[in-house]
Amino acid sequence: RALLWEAGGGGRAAGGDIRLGSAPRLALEPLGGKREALEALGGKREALEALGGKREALEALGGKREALEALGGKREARACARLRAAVRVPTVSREGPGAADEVALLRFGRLLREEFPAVFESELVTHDLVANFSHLLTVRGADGGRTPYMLTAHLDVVPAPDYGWDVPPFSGEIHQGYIYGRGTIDDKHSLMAILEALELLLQRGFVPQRTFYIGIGHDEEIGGDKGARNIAKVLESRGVKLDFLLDEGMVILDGVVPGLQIPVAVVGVSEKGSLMLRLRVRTETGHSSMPAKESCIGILSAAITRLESNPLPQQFGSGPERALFEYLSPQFNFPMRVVTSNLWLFGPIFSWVLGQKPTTNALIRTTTAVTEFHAGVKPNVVAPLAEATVNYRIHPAQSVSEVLRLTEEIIADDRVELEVLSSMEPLPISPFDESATGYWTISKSITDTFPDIVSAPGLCIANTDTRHYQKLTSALYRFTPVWNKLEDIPRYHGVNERISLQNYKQTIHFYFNLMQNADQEEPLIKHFHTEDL
Ligand SMILES: CCCCCCCC/C=C\CCCCCCCC(=O)NCC(=O)O
Ligand SMILES: [Zn+2]
Ligand SMILES: [Zn+2]
Repeated sequence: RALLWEAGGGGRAAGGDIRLGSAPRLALEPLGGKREALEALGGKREALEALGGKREALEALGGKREALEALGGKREARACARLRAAVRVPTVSREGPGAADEVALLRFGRLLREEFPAVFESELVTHDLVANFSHLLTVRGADGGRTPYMLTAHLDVVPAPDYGWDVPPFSGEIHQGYIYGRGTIDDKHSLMAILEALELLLQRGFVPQRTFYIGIGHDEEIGGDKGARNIAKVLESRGVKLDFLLDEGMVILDGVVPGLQIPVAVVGVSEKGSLMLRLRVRTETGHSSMPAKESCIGILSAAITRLESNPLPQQFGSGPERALFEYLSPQFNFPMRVVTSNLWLFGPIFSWVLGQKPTTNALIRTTTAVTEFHAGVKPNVVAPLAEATVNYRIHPAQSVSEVLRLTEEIIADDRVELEVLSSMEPLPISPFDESATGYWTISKSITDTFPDIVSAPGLCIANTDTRHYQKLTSALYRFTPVWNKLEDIPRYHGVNERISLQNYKQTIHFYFNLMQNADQEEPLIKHFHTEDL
């Protein structure tokens, strides 16, 4: 597996035969082009010209391992440099009209075209610019009779104030083996890794059997209404149906699930709904020397306190979280194994345990997050208006209308106006049974990349662009192979977002494996492993 990265590889044709070139040109191609090969060889043009093929070249370099390491280091460095360059373009999405940084979005599009020439110049690939800043790539497969699949990612990021970061958030600096910066785990890592994998495969002469699409949205962090929604419309207008779609979402969890002894890759087979609610209280304004008994600030604060101290009821067992724990049951330590294999009995106590930590609590109930509060105009003026935003993430067992009703009941104060800013029902559960080819293709690609972990279907607790693609397929999955320990979870939308160099390599390997596994008629058949290269 590591040799994929380190070797630069031998060419591999679609049929799977390894072609180690016997002519200088063929030796250069697997190394990613003449310039790269010459650089890696230390500029020894004559030496290279004198060599008749890869084997001789490697021998001349003093042994296979050293040669491979030298060449691999180069490729690795370039991929990391490309991710760092992507981070340095501040493609920040902000709420409100005209809030997109169009210069950054255009710059990012140029960066993609420059950094992935094999992708953008390939005869197999068609590039559509959608809604000015989003991208749809169609990679034409040799077998037009097979149902295509799709990989999606987004190029925008949430804002990142400098405060609290160890390095500036848009610097892409490497620090202690990690690339730091906004987007390194949400979601430029997956976008860039998908293109790295495709670039590598195309350089090796790979021709996919089935067509696949790569959709890159530019406004996922504010709902995807321009990017993903229009990418989906383009595909719908072309009559496309997908076998499955894979987007960002859940991740690898290491030490996050209490009692689970090995890391688990959770593939989101459903996604929570969302409700953004504006709470508003208006009161009479005036001189602060003669205040009324209650202020709009006090009234709204009391309402918020009631919401926070009355979490919505737990729903453990009525969503896909139950399947997750049943799948994982054999991997739990002794007491937890008994608990998770007898959820009919221990369900209530287990759900209480899950409810104690924010990460696991998010699995079992509709969560309530008060994210914004604005009030007041001047220290000596009674505030006329107080406003807050509450963001609910809705468990699949509940609906938007039920959450609204419960909110009104909990607040129980007519002076607090409620305005729905946006809402989305929870998404249906995608198939993960034995015949779910998409799910098993993803699962196999996880195992191929990470042999020592388990994968399991679960609930995606955040939202993704997948909602826009529902007309194209009912097999929507949410996963990127970011390795998270408990202390890493706050990095999402938080400070010091980062990915290790090793984990970024693995992310590329994952998509490299996936693009090949997706071609297998029977996804459980072993494909060409990267260590064979
Ligand atoms: C047994 C399983 C325990 C589950 C613990 C959940 C831990 C979740 C860890 C990471 C979640 C990462 C989410 C990344 C996707 C982010 C997508 C996003 O930001 N979308 C926008 C939005 O939701 O607002
Ligand atoms: Zn994201
Ligand atoms: Zn995000």
